[in-house]
Amino acid sequence: MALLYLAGSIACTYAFVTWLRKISRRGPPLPPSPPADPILGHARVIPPTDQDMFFYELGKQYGDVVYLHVLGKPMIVLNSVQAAVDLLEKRSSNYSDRPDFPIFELMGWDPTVTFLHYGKQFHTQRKLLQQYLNKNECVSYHQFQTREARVLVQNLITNPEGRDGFLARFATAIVIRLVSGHQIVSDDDPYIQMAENVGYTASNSGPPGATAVDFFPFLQRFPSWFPGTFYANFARDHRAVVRQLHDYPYNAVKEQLAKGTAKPSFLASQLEALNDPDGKFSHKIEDILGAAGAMYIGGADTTASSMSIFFLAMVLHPEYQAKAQEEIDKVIGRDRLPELSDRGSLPFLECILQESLRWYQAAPTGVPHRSLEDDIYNGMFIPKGSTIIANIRGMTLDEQVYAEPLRFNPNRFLPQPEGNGESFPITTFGFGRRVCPGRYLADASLWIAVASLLATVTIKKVLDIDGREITPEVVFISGIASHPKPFRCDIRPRDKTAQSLLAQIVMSDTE
Ligand code: HEM
Repeated sequence: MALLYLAGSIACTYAFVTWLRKISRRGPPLPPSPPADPILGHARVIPPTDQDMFFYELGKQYGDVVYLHVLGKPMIVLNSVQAAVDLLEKRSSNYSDRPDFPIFELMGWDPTVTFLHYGKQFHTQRKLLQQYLNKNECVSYHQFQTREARVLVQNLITNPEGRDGFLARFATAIVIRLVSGHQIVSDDDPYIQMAENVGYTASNSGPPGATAVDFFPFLQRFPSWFPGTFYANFARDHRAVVRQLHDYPYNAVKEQLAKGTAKPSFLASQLEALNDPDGKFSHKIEDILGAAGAMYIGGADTTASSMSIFFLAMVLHPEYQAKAQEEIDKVIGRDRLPELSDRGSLPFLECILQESLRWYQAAPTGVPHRSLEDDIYNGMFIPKGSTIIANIRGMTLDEQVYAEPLRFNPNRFLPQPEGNGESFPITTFGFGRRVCPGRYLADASLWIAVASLLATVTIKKVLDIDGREITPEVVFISGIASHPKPFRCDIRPRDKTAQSLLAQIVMSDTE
């Protein structure tokens, strides 16, 4: 207890000194900031959930660059694409670090590229991912992404109530196939359970880099009854889940390699390279597992959540669903399903996907960056070591760019007079040297799933016992991936033609 008291006192003294320095410093001013408590700063102002909307409102009041601090730790919130591009892309050598993520470290995600500081190990893992997730390489995954999209549709038709589980299975199957070569063929596949557990853990671990423990790391050593320790205890309790997701595929692929049965995959080729006699192509095990781990944590839940957002939009907007179906029928016809090669000829379907990504995001506040040196931007001082939040949500709600931004309206991207010619969102996958390396994979997974669904099913509101439609609420649950609050919807084949087409296709794929 004495140690805890000492840690608390040191933190408070540090905060006090930093605060004194801040109020007595000269030079360009800090960015605008809401009122703060003397030492605690904005600790009592920043909400534990729905930070995206809180930051957005701050942006409307104080401008697109806002300064906050907690116990002397500076935080800069960016609410416009311009500011994010200017800092995170054009000055990327200063803005590509990450803050510490004590919660994710406690969970066992260390050393995983997503949470690594900017440096050698980050570059090693990032390069490894780049090799497998670059634009050209991703074309070779289209076939299994298409297959998984069709399995998804079949599953949804059979059991619409199982939607969240099937979306998780869809997203997981793609990442697992890429990482370990394993093809998920049944719902009781051990990978599904593992990914589900990890997804639950990641989604319930609070806003990344912005829980009480992130601001006051000493709290992680306090007993569980102490206020602000919830997420640290949650992380500790779920460590085994994260370990298993790293160890299980590694051991499985190692065994398959020994037996000569391994399928081509990220793990298979990296583990094989370890046998390279001059070590030219090999990496350390911890980096191989770190990169694999980054694909699980980065790829599964975000993709599933983006699909949930699409479903929510479709339940609420049957008119756009019908318009996309009309386009599909006209361009593709009714005797085959859309393929990724059809993408360029289905412009309205593209608008639906892009509007789903703009309307709500799976990662609304992205993953925080950190500045390495003092900087001045538009006459404002940005202190070294600032946590930089690129508030993607704020950018997609920017009224200067999007008219009536809270409204789901895929027509907005169409040229006038049908729309406003607004631009597709460019913020979904983050910025600069930390931009999501899985963006090409994710983009293709989402497109083929959306296209396969709209070609074959109708998504509708469910009815209550009195036959009245139930309209789902538009409410989100925050975590590293943000999800719509669970909602029900009815998913039915559009007609007999769609039903028989789907049946044929899945049969021939699994033969
Ligand atoms: C719709 C799906 C996805 C969304 C919305 C998404 C979004 C993001 C965002 C916003 C970031 C933070 C970027 C930044 O710091 O500026 C990120 C990072 C990352 N994403 Fe994704 N992502 C998705 C899918 C994927 C997939 C499929 C993979 C891999 C298979 C992946 C792997 C990663 C990794 C490894 C990082 C960390 C990069 C780093 O720290 O350098 N993501 N993603």
